[in-house]
Amino acid sequence: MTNPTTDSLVQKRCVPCEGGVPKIDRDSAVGFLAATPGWTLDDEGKAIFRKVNCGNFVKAMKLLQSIADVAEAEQHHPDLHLTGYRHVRIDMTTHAIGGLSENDFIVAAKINQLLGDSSTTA
Ligand SMILES: C[C@H](O)[C@H](O)[C@H]1CNC2=NC(N)=NC(=O)C2=N1
Repeated sequence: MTNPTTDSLVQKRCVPCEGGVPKIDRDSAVGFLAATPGWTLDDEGKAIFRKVNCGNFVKAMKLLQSIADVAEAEQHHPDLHLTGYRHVRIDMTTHAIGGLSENDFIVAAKINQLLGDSSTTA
């Protein structure tokens, strides 16, 4: 499979997932990560995450709400963590298959679009 581009991911929609979507293995995940800068593969290769220092609590809460809006629109949902009042960590995995699917990278690319270039990796 050809590696996706950021634009191709942003233009896609998540497919409803109750299982039965293809799992992305570690090697393919590395190709997908090139299209989602700022995201890191976890040690088990089953999730990707991004950390953002939002600067203050209000900005962090706004980011969480914007991410929630993207997730609801796509019906694919991240695990969201707010710690130290301004540090957001976003974890993407596809619970139905216990690993990564294209959906995770689609939502990651759309979150990157929200963040623009102004975000700071925490
Ligand atoms: C039908 C609907 O797409 C599924 O129930 C979705 C909802 N959001 C989801 N989000 C995530 N991260 N993993 C899932 O397996 C999942 N399943």
